[in-house]
Amino acid sequence: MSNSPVSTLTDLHLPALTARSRPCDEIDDLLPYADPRHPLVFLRRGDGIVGVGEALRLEFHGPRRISDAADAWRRVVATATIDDQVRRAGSGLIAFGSFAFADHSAESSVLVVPRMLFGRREGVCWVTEVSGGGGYASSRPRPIGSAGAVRLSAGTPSPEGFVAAVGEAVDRIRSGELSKVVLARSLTGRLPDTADRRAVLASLATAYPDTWTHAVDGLFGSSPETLVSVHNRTVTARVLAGSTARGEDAAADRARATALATSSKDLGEHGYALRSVLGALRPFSTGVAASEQPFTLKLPNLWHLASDVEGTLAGSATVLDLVAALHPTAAVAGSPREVALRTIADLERHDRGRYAGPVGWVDEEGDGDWAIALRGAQLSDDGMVTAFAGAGIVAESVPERELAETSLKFRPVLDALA
Ligand SMILES: C=C(O[C@@H]1C=C(C(=O)O)C=C[C@H]1O)C(=O)O
Repeated sequence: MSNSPVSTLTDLHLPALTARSRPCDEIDDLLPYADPRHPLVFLRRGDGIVGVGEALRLEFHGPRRISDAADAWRRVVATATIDDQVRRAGSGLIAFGSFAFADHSAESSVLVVPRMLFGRREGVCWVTEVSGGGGYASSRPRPIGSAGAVRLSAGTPSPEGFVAAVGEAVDRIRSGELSKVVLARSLTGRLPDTADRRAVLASLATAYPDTWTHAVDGLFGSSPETLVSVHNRTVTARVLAGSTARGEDAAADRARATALATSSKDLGEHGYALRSVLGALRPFSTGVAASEQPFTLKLPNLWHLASDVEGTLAGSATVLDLVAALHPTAAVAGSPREVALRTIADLERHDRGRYAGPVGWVDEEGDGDWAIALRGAQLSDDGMVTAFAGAGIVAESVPERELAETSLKFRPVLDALA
């Protein structure tokens, strides 16, 4: 918000970076390599990348924050020297990134190139060192300490305020103003000064192994939703929308999943999200398609309706260009997009910060993995924790049920901080 997009880019001082990636001995657990106070992490099923230190940090604001970052990254790559003897997804020159949800958010959006990076994929481990920028990084693993217990209390809107906002949204949807809007509420608390922030990530990664456990510039969580991945010109996304609680026993659980898979309310809600992703990806890729019917995705706390999307990248777009085109999808904003965004600003009355924004990494080829920042929280340097959870509202939504859905979506972060 404070910088105009043009001056942000032209004023950027971009050093010529050198990145060297080398295979290394097996690393069982990447998290001990992360910085206890400033972890930079993107992991799933134990594979992924952990960065240490900051060789380069770029900040972006305003409506062009993602396309500015895409352009800045092209400039960083153009002057970089890269010696990559690993050639896996996540080796070479990497920037981690996290973007604010809203165009006029007070929260900054960032790209961070770590000074050192530890990676692991399919049994291959590596270390990347970056020189030419700033920063210092410890290359030693350090035992993970404790995070200390944190109690989160109601933030904005309050649970009652959320129920009222959903009621108002349903009225607006029934009057034809829009078809779907995703409304969220927050919880807040404070992490002790001595907390080892990696303990929170370790707990999330253990409890939610199939999600993207991430930490970038204080934003952390375990997101089940892939905004977009690009690897060797294959474009994939996992769209989630439509949710229900897990059942008490196996039979009730199956019944829940079946009810979700056949619910016209949830299928409708899902359809908006899927169409928004297909529409945003088509100009950049060929053969973009999803399976005909969504499937039910089982998480420890919830069932979701899910669709996997795949296509082939055409042209020279990078994953950041796709992120710029996709964000915000109807899974986290609504439909039509502009009306939904105005409705969110009007009814939530709270800056989402980076919640529901893109979080992930990009490499020198423009490949990378980007999740939607869900099921997590923003942690400030002074320990303030702000967690968010939301739910897609359509004409058939019942406000109290949507409140219950947000409570289930807070579970990962509440349990990890308990
Ligand atoms: C908005 C959130 O989740 C999104 C909304 C969903 C829904 O309304 O069913 C499901 C998955 C996500 O796309 C959240 O977790 O905060």
